Amino acid sequence: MENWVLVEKIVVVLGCLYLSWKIIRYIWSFSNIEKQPIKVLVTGAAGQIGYALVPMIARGAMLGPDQPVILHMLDIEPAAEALKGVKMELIDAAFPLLEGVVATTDVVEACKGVNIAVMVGGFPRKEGMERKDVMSKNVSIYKAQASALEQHAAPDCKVLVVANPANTNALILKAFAPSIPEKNITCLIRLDHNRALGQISERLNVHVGDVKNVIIWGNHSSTQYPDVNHATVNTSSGQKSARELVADDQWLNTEFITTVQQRGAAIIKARKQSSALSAASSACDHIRDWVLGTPKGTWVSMGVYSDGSYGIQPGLIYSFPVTCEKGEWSIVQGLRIDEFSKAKMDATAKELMEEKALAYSFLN
Ligand SMILES: NC(=O)C1=CN([C@@H]2O[C@H](COP(=O)(O)OP(=O)(O)OC[C@H]3O[C@@H](n4cnc5c(N)ncnc54)[C@H](O)[C@@H]3O)[C@@H](O)[C@H]2O)C=CC1
Ligand SMILES: O=C([O-])CC(=O)C(=O)O
Repeated sequence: MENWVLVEKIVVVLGCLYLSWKIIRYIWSFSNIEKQPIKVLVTGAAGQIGYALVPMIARGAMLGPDQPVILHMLDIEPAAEALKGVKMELIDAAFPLLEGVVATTDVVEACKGVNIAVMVGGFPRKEGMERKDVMSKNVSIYKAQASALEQHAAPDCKVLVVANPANTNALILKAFAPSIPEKNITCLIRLDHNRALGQISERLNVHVGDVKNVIIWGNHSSTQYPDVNHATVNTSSGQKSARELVADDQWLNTEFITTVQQRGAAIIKARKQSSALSAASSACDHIRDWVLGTPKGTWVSMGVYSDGSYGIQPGLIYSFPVTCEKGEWSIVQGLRIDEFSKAKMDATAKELMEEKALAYSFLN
């Protein structure tokens, strides 16, 4: 009898060991599966942002250090030779994650099967110009490229519009690509968000990684509203309110806001060309957080299709604080908005409504 009990016990233990071994092998087999490459389109790839952006993508800064990518680069005929040169450099750099490069001036070939589209192509702002001034040139480009994306990109393609006027170009792209889900069309405000983090970190002499949850509301233009009311800073004695640590409401309500609003113009004045490395890096941040998720307790600013949150007219592409999970963004709800903030949020929404009307006037 005792022998049988012993045998039974041994059989159970062996069974458990076998099952555990099977489970470990199963998990192991998954971790060893090569990830399928993701196709990333960059339009305007021969331009200065494109030149900074494509190596970042090929190094894994956008989709992670173990995610292979195939780059699709589009530019126009006059830039075809330069584009060829960019492709040659990508090959020469021997990026381990880069599984292929398509360099073309054919919009259909460029859009074919892409999972992510970073729309940088367009006419950049020069010194003395407002972003609105480049509108007539860029909205017609975005109308045409919307159709190409709609017909040839992967059905779940995520779109990030960088070219100015970024919010309105994204709105035009959405209007002329009605079958792309509205949640998949966004514009770049992350650069302004990062600029705001940078200003607070400089002011407090803390590392930028310790500052979080600033918000940029509205348009990627000089009417945007950089808001620090909910921002926090990690300190040795815990998380503190950025406003309390700065302890200078006058600076926060004036110079901080205008510095962030005007940073693009300040870079153009200094470099005689608009921001490129910071724009490229912020575009990687935008897509990375969208696809891989925002860290717990952290939000970022993204230009997204307004659902009426915070009283902003539905149907504008407006920058809100968002968190991202499983490839989906959601607007952070329930933040307390004071009168000062509300007025600034409405002013930038008003500018977007005017831009929308102007854009459509060029298209008619
Ligand atoms: N949202 C943001 O935070 C920022 C937006 N920008 C905007 O990004 C855009 C690009 O800036 P840069 O790279 O500095 O300009 P760039 O002039 O150096 O490059 C633009 C590229 O787009 C190409 N292009 C023009 N029309 C095209 C079309 N129909 N299809 C494909 N490519 C086309 C040009 O040939 C050029 O190679 C500009 O509109 C600029 O204002 C710039 C910085 C920040
Ligand atoms: O100001 C520009 O035209 C370029 C840009 O969007 C920025 O640097 O924020």
